[in-house]
Amino acid sequence: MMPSASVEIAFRDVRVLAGTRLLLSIAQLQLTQRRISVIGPNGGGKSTLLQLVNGLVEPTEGYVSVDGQDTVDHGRAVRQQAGFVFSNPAAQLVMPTPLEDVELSLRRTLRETSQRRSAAMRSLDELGIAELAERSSQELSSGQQQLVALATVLALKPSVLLLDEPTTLLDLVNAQRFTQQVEKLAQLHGIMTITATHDLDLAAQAERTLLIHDGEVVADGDPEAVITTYRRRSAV
Ligand SMILES: Nc1ncnc2c1ncn2[C@@H]1O[C@H](COP(=O)(O)OP(=O)(O)OP(=O)(O)O)[C@@H](O)[C@H]1O
Repeated sequence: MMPSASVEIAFRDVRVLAGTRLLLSIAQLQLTQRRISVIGPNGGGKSTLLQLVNGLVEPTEGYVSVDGQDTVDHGRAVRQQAGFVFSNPAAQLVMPTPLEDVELSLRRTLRETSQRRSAAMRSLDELGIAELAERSSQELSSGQQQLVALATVLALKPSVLLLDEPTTLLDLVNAQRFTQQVEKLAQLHGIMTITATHDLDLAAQAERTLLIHDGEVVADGDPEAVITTYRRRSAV
């Protein structure tokens, strides 16, 4: 049986402003489905929504919580629970080798060097990239780098994975490989995934899809219906 995510993400009376400009407004939203996708035009607010969930962006007004923990008051705990993967893996990898990057991500949770090393190796191994552990990160392909970025996040055993256009820079084969790995491990460990994407085939695989336009959720529900709405609205 497929484990369901046991996390609840809640938005209440949320507004995000940059100066006087309203970037996102969500009065009420509860997310509990294991696999959620977020679609919509450029600049609509998808990244802002994802970043609110782990406190990378703080609401100007209102509250966002992960399992009842406010993302501002409990930022560190929330970030440990909700891991973030960006489009550009190079931005997420700062150490010379994959192994060191995963160890770095574990520095707060595992104090002992040997424990950190074996946990980091397990994480790389789970993604099928153990042989890359001591290679130069700079010399890896984008597809390999994105798997390493994923390993740094999964090593912390998150209950939520926020994926912000994670396959945009990858070719078809690497994009599929990445998506399959995410799905396999998310299912295995019961991790909720929230994926912002322009890839509507990928978005369609979710259980629930949100369409964000001009800072508002304009459609929410069954992926097929929401994608149809998006296509209609975007028709030129
Ligand atoms: N720190 C910031 N200060 C000011 N404006 C910002 C900031 N961050 C984002 N924005 C603006 O907020 C709006 C929403 O941006 P966001 O990146 O969330 O959209 P998006 O739907 O993810 O877009 P894309 O599909 O292009 O990635 C955009 O108009 C963007 O220019």
